[in-house]
Amino acid sequence: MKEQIQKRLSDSKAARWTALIIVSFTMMCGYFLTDVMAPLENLLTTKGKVVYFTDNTSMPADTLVAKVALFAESNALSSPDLTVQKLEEGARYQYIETVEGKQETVEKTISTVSSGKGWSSTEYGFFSGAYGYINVFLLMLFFGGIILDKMGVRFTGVMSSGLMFAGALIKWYALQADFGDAMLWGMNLQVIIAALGFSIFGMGAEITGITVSKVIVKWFAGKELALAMGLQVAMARIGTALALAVSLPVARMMGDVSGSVLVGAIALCVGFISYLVYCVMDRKEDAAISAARAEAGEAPEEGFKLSDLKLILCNKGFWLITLLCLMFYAGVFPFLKFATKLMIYKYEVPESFAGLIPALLPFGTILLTPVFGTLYDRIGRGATLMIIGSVMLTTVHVLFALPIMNYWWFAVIVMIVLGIAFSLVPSALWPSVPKIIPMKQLGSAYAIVFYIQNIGLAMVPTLIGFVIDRFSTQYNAAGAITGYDYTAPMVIFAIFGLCAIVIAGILKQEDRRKHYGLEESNIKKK
Ligand SMILES: NCCCC[C@H](NC(=O)[C@@H](N)CCCCN)C(=O)O
Repeated sequence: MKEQIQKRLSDSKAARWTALIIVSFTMMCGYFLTDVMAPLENLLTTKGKVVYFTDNTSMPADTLVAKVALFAESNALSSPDLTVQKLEEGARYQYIETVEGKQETVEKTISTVSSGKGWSSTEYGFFSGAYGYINVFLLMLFFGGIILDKMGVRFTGVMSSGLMFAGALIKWYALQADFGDAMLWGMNLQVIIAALGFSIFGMGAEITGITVSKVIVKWFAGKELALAMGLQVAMARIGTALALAVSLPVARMMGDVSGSVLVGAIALCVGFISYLVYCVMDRKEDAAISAARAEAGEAPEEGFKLSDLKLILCNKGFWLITLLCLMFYAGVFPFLKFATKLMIYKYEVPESFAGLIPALLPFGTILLTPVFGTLYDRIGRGATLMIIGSVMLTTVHVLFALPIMNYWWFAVIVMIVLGIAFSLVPSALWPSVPKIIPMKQLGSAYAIVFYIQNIGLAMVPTLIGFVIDRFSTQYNAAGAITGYDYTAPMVIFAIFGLCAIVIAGILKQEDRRKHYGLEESNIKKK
């Protein structure tokens, strides 16, 4: 009987993996909403309606109307079926297109029509960066870490997953409402309100992120820690991959970009409920821990003190991991926000398929992150894995920057390499933090890492959106946009990769001097 009381729930394999799946599901819903707008960049930055044809090409409705009118005029057409200006599913249109220097009459059938929002690239960049604004400028992520260490994973997780849901609803409201030409701070009011919702969501998502990390360490320390973290990240990537793959079809089906956000908000509601289920398990685990401690005559674990922050902040290894995280992630997540449009304009992929190529990145990591996590658990070499991943990231961005090999298959190969890098670094980086920082300071430590990382997640999309508007957008004589040259933004991403290589190298040296154990395996032999 005594033994039964002492047994922690986490000692049961089934219980700890169940806990992992539940909290990872909540996080996965958060990742879905985070990236749900990325494939919609082209739609968001087009004014008025956009028509999608059955051959998977698309065009702003105004352009189509003008082309069809010109065609009808020059051919004196009277067939109503081909000239009537009705933009709806099944309608057929004819117009003249120049193909390889020759003028050809094309006939197209509309499959769906969606509303563009007419945002500029700067507005889109501002909105995408909003994920990190409250975290960074109001220091909420920093306070979130302290709340986590003081109040525990149940209170913090319920609060943060509730915030994700609330933020998603605000974002959805902003996107489906019509604000006319109302402006605020030089930007469309819709952009500002959607960004506010995304900021509140981002605060919730990041605090949920550190909470889930602490939950995993609580249940898996000394066991399959890196594998568990890898699986959590893999499930999160399913959220990202789904967002990239289904967001545009959903927006097309529902006729507006807000449709995809609504789907994300519903998922988050389910994620919130699933975290409540985890809370029941967590309560039992805590009861078992307290009973075991009381029985062993141990005093309850000392709570987190503010002075503990000093210990974290004075640790050089901790800072190296944090800076590596900043640089590496600045080269990946913000890149994903612009990757779909890069595929359309640099690699000439039809818009309907363009989101699928960046979606390969998270899909690849779903399998690879747990594989590399297991590798780290068993053979170690964490710092080396981080160096290799950073080198791959840099190479990929250099290849995207160069004006060569503008073929879709090349983009696919490069994206797969990025997927490997994006599995290597996270599967080694996150399980390395508990090797440097003790458990009771872990919430705050993860919060600081996330905080610094969020500076990149907030500022880099804003910077890239500005750079695209300023240096990459190409116009014709009439001032209409004709294309984009992605060299400048991709060079910026490559610089982040270069910084990551240098920092990972220094971290490996520091590990050798301080014996953090980054190159050692995680599983303790009994
Ligand atoms: N145990 C920690 C896992 C962190 C996974 C990591 N997530 C983040 O870094 C988040 N702070 C940012 C997520 C941004 C958008 N989805 C990851 O690799 O996803």
